[in-house]
Amino acid sequence: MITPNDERSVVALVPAAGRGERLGMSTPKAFVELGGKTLLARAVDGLLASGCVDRVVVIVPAELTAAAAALLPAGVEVVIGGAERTDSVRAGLTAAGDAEFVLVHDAARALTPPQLIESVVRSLRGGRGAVIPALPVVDTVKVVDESGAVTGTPDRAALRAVQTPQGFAAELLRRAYRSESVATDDAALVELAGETVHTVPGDPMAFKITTPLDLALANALVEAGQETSRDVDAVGRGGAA
Ligand SMILES: Nc1ccn([C@@H]2O[C@H](COP(=O)(O)OP(=O)(O)OP(=O)(O)O)[C@@H](O)[C@H]2O)c(=O)n1
Ligand SMILES: C[C@](O)(CO)[C@H](O)COP(=O)(O)O
Repeated sequence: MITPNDERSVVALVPAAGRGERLGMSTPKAFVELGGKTLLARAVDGLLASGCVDRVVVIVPAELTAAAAALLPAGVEVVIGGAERTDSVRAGLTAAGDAEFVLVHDAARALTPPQLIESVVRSLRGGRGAVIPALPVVDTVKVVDESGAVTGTPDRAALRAVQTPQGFAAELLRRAYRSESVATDDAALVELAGETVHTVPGDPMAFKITTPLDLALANALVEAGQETSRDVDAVGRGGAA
């Protein structure tokens, strides 16, 4: 369990300013509803339900700040995002103030179990500077060149698919974000800064809703009342704290 008298604060940033082009709906993805509740509200609910987050800052498109504030619990802060995910996270970091730890959690991972969030925070409080949830890869992954020809086959046993929330000592993430490098996740910026990133076992329920198929799966899970179940053992554990 997390030590109750540990007063070092945890701020969760929820990037939700994407357009959701791969989902292909007219509404920006974070504002799409799943069982009558937006993906954004579900992601925030999970963070609050974990009981280990002190503040939540959501990052949304400029035209949706009022809509976001109206659908979120009192106390959740709303800031305006940018063109790329890293721009949105950078805007959130500015709002994070003097937090000791920062979690970055995609609104698109709307069904993430609170237990996974707690697991990341526990590892941070235990002394890790950068912690990400990871699952084994089930497909064989190929490297291909521009023509589509295969140039390599990485050893699958060493590969992991990583999720959010990704947790960091705030000072470390701020330092990583001083770089202008482009990356598809926050941990990669920390790696580029020369720091070690650790993994904890991920959870299949923390899948990212990216395509219409993902949304259909999420809807089916919510309708079946399965949205908080854990199925980690079925896919194997992805990493060690
Ligand atoms: N400029 C951006 C781009 C993405 N995100 C957020 O980052 C998370 C992960 O991104 P992704 O799932 O790729 O969402 P989109 O960028 O909206 O999707 P797409 O690439 O299909 O347009 C999402 O919660 C998304 O809202 C963001 O805050 N700001
Ligand atoms: C941060 C992330 O969710 C980790 O898997 C992922 O890299 C986000 O990528 P996207 O292209 O913004 O969906």
